[in-house]
Amino acid sequence: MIQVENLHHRFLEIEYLRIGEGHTAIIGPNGSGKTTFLKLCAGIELPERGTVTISGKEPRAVNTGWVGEVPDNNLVFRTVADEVASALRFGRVRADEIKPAACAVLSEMGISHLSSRATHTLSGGEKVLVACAAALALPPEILILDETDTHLDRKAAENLETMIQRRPAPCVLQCTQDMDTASRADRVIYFEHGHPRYIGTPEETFSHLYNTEMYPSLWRIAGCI
Ligand SMILES: Nc1ncnc2c1ncn2[C@@H]1O[C@H](COP(=O)(O)OP(=O)(O)OP(=O)(O)O)[C@@H](O)[C@H]1O
Repeated sequence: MIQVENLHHRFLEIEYLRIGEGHTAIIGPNGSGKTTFLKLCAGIELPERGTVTISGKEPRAVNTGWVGEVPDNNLVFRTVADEVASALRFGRVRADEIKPAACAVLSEMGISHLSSRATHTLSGGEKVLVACAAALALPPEILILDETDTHLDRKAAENLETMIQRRPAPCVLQCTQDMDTASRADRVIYFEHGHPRYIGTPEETFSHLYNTEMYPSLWRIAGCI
């Protein structure tokens, strides 16, 4: 469970916010504070005032899987196999268990064929999938995905969604500009001007956005049939 209290950071202001377990979609216009909020939950940035806790702990004390929105910034090692194996090594997994565990997570993400590739030769979407595999190598307490679906084709995006539905972490925060994806989350938080303006089930949150371009297109089509 994520709890935010009296938070101020740059232009983000959150008096109180509680996010339970499951899949939470974070939506909102450009510049509304979504990425800043995710970085505070990951401990990548620290609040100027107030607190963020995850299951009662500071974000930096939590095993977090982070996949940011710029594919090139997510990968640091030479090959795909190294990238995933390194995540396991940092987690102090036994040496003889690293290779099988890396193979298993690459297979689960449907990217075993990329294992020996140099990371700098991958496409943007492939980099995202490898970053997801590295983020999931050690089961995280919280998985944070910042507009990762932007770079994926439909099949890869579906693989990612299937992976999320398998509950890879107790808490998944996914910032997305795809409202149909958001409509399938357990809850949706709509950010506006640095505030979480609407929070609720997809039905609750999107009921406030019916007359906007944020309303899921599949729901609009279903409503016309
Ligand atoms: N390092 C920084 N220094 C100053 N302002 C920043 C910095 N990073 C972000 N901002 C500003 O903070 C605001 C929120 O940015 P943020 O990246 O959180 O928005 P966002 O909702 O994720 O936007 P987008 O959908 O465009 O990715 C924006 O106005 C942005 O310009």
